[in-house]
Amino acid sequence: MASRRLRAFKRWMKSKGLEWSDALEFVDTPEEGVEVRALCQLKEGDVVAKMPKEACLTTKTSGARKIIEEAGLDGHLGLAFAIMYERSLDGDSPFAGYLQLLPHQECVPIVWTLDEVNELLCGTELHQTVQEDKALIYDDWKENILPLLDLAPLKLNPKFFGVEQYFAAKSLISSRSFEIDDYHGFGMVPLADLFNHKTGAEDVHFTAMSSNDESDTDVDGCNDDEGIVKEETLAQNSSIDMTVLNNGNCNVSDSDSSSVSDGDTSMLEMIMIKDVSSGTEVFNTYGLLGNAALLHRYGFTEQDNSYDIVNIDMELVLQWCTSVFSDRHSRARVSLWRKLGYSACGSQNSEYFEISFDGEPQIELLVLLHIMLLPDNAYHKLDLSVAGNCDESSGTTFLNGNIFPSKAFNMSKKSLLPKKVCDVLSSLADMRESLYGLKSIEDDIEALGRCSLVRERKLYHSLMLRINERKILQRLRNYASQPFKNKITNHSSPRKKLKRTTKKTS
Ligand SMILES: C[S@@+](CC[C@H](N)C(=O)[O-])C[C@H]1O[C@@H](n2cnc3c(N)ncnc32)[C@H](O)[C@@H]1O
Repeated sequence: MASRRLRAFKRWMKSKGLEWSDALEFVDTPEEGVEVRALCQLKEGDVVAKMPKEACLTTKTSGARKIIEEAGLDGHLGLAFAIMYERSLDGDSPFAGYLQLLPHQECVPIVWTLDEVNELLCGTELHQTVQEDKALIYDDWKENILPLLDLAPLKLNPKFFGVEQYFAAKSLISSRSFEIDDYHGFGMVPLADLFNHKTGAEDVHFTAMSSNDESDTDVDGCNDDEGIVKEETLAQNSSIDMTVLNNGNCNVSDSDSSSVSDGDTSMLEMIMIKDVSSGTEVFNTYGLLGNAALLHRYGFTEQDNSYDIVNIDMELVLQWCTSVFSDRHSRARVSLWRKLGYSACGSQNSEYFEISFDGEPQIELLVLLHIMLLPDNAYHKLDLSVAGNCDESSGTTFLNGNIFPSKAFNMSKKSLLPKKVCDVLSSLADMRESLYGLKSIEDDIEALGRCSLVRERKLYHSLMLRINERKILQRLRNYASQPFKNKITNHSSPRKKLKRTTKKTS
């Protein structure tokens, strides 16, 4: 039987014109929250839910719209204010039936204490990012929300607009907001936000019909900055039937006549993208994300996530170089590497190199190490050839019979993986590993074995993140120890990475 809060939510959905298939069951568990299951077989193309945009909580639909516009609160800041405002109205909010189903906050690292962040995320791809996020979110609140509390005519109750409430609202936006359209921007979409995530194996897609271009924007998951956004052309002039047949069979949208909607721009839809059998959970996808990004935005990780990566900061590479050569040598070699047209990921003052799930380093890192290790005479020859004799038309420079293309293609294995370079890769793996502190990966694995996912959620997911990152570093060492078994691929693949905002300091 549905929980009381789910029953209240369903009543609210009906009153707001949301429609959903009777083939969907919403299951509420105290430990894991709500999940969506199929009560009977669902077919690819079935529209299983429709949500009017007006029923979504956005800066345009909130009672706080005027305050938000007058205060110039844009984007997520405005949406966070809208959530806090509607929460402050309690039962009087038109969104009360929806809000009562939401957790107070999602357990994403921005709502962990700074001590927890420093202890649990130390050395991981998330550590510095979350430290910075927390500071920025606090500043946003202080600059933009706090002054509104002093404006008497607004009569805002400080209890609902404090910094803790702001962080809670931000965690909900991070974990369950969708991009609706140009008018509404990002918003909270009731019902669509009940589907859990499965990487690369989703069953259902969220689809927003854009009111501007009349094409459907299909957004895989919430908070799309790194989600996949695809364009799909849906069939026109179809209708939706969301009734249950009296014989007990579930009827979703009748796929004979209508598996897609009629292009109504006021509605959002959830459409099945594959068949799902009765009794199984129906998953959405929030994007092809590694564990750092999943934990950052959604507060969970996956065990074998092939989208995981580890980054090696340029700073770490320079640290290694200056431990062997002079500062001058390091600077000159990096400068030549840049002159040859290479760059790392990130921006100039926060550069890093990716190590893929398989332990394969970015080719730009291999070229840089190669240049750092060149004997002085070879370096000078190459530097001169870049200055004067570089074959501009082909973008290549010749060195001792090796070719350094300006772009990372066609690298020969032998030219990039001599033993010297492999040894440096191993050293870099060790240096990167030391950022995790004194505990070994075996200690972490043991700790994960003892850890309860339900009672120690933060510890569980941070251990999962650390262990998987450390396994990648192990694979990097394997890669470095067997250079001629490795194939070098160009890493400009569309893999998703966690966006780094600034440089790591640790
Ligand atoms: C959009 S909500 C999904 C519905 C959510 N389960 C609820 O109770 O309302 C996103 C949140 O659900 C949880 N979640 C989604 N997919 C998950 C997964 N594969 N493993 C663990 N938690 C997941 C996370 O807490 C995430 O922040």
